Amino acid sequence: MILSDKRILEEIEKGTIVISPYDRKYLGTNSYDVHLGKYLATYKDRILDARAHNEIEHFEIPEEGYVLQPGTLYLGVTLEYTETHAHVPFLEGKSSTGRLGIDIHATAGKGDVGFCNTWTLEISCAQPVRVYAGMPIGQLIYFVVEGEVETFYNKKGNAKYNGRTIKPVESMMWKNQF
Ligand SMILES: Nc1ccn([C@H]2C[C@H](O)[C@@H](COP(=O)(O)OP(=O)(O)OP(=O)(O)O)O2)c(=O)n1
Repeated sequence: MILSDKRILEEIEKGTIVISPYDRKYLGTNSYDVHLGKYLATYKDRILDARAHNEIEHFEIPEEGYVLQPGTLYLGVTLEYTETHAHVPFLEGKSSTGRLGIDIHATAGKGDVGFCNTWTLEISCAQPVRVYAGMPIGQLIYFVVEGEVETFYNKKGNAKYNGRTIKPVESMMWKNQF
């Protein structure tokens, strides 16, 4: 089950869903629109190593926008800091971003109950496209979770992406030690 606009509002009032900054006008029928934060990042090395800590370089999107190029993975970040304490949040693209050939996540759209942070976006594009800080980039939808949660993401000792970051965060796969 996906939360409706009214249920999302109730959860916001209860504090079980936090979206900051929040504006009522971005609440859709059953989703909330999130926006592109001003920082992007790319990996320093062209060849990534799934066992290594691959470092990234951050840069700011200038006022006139930034042209994304196909063949490069960009890490972006939502402007919105979110907390979801009782539901499973999912990050989805928007039809309008999809129609520009922009993907905002590479395979990972699901969040965890207890996730408290901005969302890192794994951005790629089909053809060169200029993007702007603050543009609508995706939407959050909220699923009801069945059963009790034993370990909330923000209480998990080894959660990799919890915290409060205003810049995109690189892959922490290296912490899996496989
Ligand atoms: N595009 C995405 C998808 C998810 N997340 C956040 C919300 C999730 O609650 C958190 C962890 O996502 P996963 O469980 O998919 O990631 P891992 O399994 O790699 O990390 P962990 O071991 O910390 O669970 O990252 C994000 O910022 N950007």
